[in-house]
Amino acid sequence: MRMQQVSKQFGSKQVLKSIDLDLQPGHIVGLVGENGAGKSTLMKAILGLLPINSGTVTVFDQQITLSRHASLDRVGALIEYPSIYPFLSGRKHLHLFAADNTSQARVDEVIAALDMNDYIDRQAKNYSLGMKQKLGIALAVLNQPELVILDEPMNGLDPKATHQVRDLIRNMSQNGATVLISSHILSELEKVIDDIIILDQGHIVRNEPMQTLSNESVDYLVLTTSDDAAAKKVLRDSQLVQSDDLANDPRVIFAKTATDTLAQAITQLTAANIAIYDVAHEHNDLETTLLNVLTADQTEVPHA
Ligand SMILES: Nc1ncnc2c1ncn2[C@@H]1O[C@H](COP(=O)(O)OP(=O)(O)OP(=O)(O)O)[C@@H](O)[C@H]1O
Repeated sequence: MRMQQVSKQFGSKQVLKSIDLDLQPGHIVGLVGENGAGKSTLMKAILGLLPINSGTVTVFDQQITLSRHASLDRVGALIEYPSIYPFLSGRKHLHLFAADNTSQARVDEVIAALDMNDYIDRQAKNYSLGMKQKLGIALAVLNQPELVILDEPMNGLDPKATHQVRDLIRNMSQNGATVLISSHILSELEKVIDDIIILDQGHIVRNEPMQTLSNESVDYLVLTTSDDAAAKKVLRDSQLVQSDDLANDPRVIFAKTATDTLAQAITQLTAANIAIYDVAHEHNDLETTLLNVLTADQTEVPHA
């Protein structure tokens, strides 16, 4: 999938601004950004579900327009809420959406993968939010698409279902599918994605391997001592640690800037007759790292 210089405006509001994007085949790519950043709009643009103002979207070497989208046969998607026929069972939905070459075994496999056997023959109008969501995901992956686009697939799912969806996504990717997935549940997203795209104010501000962003997270050491106030003073005076770290947290906490930071801190504290009862390692989660990226972007010179 390739987007070139894609812009989208709703009235006077510019939602996507000259977006260039290539998805690497077989990769699981996370799309994140604040509410209203344009994630759903970007996904809809890929699927030809809305007219774009300029630029091109190409899926499997075919340009997508509102009227020309044959290559979307190779794409599976769940955008916003799944469309459900209330009086049909989940199984009927799957049969209705199954492509000619999708076997009964594949239908059963998807039902089992998402643990839907208990209710798959009940009318969908009686499904809970999470059951409907799982049916929507099942429909998106049923025909083994080569590109899967999932907008907030973890919405309303319990931890077991979230785990099953993660496994399903990994499985699709291992079989060669490219997956684009948006989510606000960053702790879940980071467990499954290879690459991350951060959208802010209509621009892609990051598009990189997840590992690159993870490497930006800072490791912290948190000490429990016999006298935390005295420990803070010793560490501040030693200039071994940034005094900012110590000032901003009631605990004895500091960034691990070098492999021997901890050893030196222990030596200093021991020399000052302060006992160390515990050392804990903490690190910024994806949420904090993402907030830092967005804050940095929003305080820079405004984008054109
Ligand atoms: N059909 C529409 N008509 C007018 N404005 C729209 C339409 N669809 C989206 N927008 C606006 O475009 C912007 C981006 O919306 P979009 O749904 O793409 O954001 P999002 O990143 O998916 O947000 P969220 O995380 O809240 O789902 C918002 O300001 C929204 O109000």
